[in-house]
Amino acid sequence: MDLLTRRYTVIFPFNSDGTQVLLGLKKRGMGVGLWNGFGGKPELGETIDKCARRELKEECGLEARSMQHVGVLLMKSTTSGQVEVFVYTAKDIVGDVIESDEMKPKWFKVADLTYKDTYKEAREWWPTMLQGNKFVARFEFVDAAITSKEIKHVDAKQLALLRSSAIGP
Ligand SMILES: CNc1ncnc2c1ncn2[C@@H]1O[C@H](COP(=O)(O)OP(=O)(O)OP(=O)(O)O)[C@@H](O)[C@H]1O
Repeated sequence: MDLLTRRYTVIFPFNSDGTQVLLGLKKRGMGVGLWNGFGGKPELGETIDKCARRELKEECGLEARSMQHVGVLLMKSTTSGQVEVFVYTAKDIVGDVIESDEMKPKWFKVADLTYKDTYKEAREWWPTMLQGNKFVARFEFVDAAITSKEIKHVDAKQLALLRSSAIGP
């Protein structure tokens, strides 16, 4: 990662039997009008794990009793530069779902996801995540078009290495 890479987290909560995923409709800023997991930028000195937990609570009211780091997205775009997104899932959650200033949450059946009104690349990597695989995905964009993509399955150790390089102070 260089200084110009922007780092984000995104976390996807699931119901207890894993058949439904909670998505949020972004109400403002980046990705407005699109369904996505919950997340955002780490605060100064915050680990990405803590960021993922905090954003989940702030944006939809849920707390993750446990969560799994399942992937990393590496995006390069002619319009918005480089982005690195750490992807988490949470299958053991507590609390009541609430709407926040940023997100309008809604449960979706995993089997019925249409990818309508999601980020363009979501349909490329969400299936890998939804099948329970760990991955690193790279996308390149020229303007809004995907010009290159690669999705690699990785193991927990490889992800831990990527995560440890992003932990910061
Ligand atoms: C490019 N491909 C991507 N695919 C999937 N998710 C992506 C993403 N890039 C960023 N993310 C997510 O996008 C939101 C931006 O966060 P954003 O609202 O800017 O950050 P944060 O919540 O810190 O904002 P405030 O500064 O508090 O408004 C946040 O949901 C984060 O999870």
